[in-house]
Amino acid sequence: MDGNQNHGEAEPAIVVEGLHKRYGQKIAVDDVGLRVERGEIFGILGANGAGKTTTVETIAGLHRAGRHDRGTVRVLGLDPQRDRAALRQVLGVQLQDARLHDALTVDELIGLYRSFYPHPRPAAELVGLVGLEEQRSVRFDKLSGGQQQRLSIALALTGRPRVVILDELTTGLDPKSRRQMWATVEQLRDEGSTILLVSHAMEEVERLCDRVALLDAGRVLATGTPAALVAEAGAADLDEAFVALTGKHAEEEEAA
Ligand SMILES: Nc1ncnc2c1ncn2[C@@H]1O[C@H](COP(=O)(O)OP(=O)(O)OP(=O)(O)O)[C@@H](O)[C@H]1O
Repeated sequence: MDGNQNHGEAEPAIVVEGLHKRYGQKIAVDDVGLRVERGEIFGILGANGAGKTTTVETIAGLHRAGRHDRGTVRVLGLDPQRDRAALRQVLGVQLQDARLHDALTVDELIGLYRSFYPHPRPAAELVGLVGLEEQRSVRFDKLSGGQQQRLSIALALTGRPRVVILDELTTGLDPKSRRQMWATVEQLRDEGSTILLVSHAMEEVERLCDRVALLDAGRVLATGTPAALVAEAGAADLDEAFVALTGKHAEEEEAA
């Protein structure tokens, strides 16, 4: 495929074809293909170790391809390896365990990130999106884990990205913060952004995602709307569909 071909606005937000990624002998991603349309909230669902984070980190250009790695990734037509600078301007990424400078305050970190973009969101809007209005002068290392996570989400949104990757958006957040993050994601979609959401929280995926790819052992087992996956599995809900399609239990014990 010629990555220089420009298909204009009709082109999907994210295209992944034949993606393979190994860590040494460990095959983490095994021929993954995804197509995320513009304006969608697209979920990547899977158990621990399914290859979700490796897939989205590759989409974000964070993995250099090794000898056995192959596949094509395009984000708004950009190649994440070749077009790194251009990608930074259109993609916002919140990753698991983001490490930020401990000694900087919320406002200082937001100011730093705002300096990276020509038209950043105002700082007040960013803290409002994630409910950190009261913590603006608090140092990063004095924030709670959930507050640090919410800050990393705000930082991912600083440059008004057209595509946003959120890895474990609400893991570890309290119910109020979780609902606030869900509302923020819906607001981003309403503004026209495309969101790629990694999760193993069925409720979150069922509530937020337009479509979902179910990953297991580095492979895509099924792709579709949450309702279609439930129907395909002959299940009552997404939790049950997950078990039926992967043969694995999701988060809690399952009786019969
Ligand atoms: N840096 C690494 N070195 C070696 N193996 C790795 C590395 N990162 C991930 N793996 C392995 O690759 C596989 C896929 O990991 P990945 O983190 O992509 O899965 P995941 O679906 O995001 O899991 P989780 O839900 O636990 O975050 C796992 O078996 C994991 O142990």
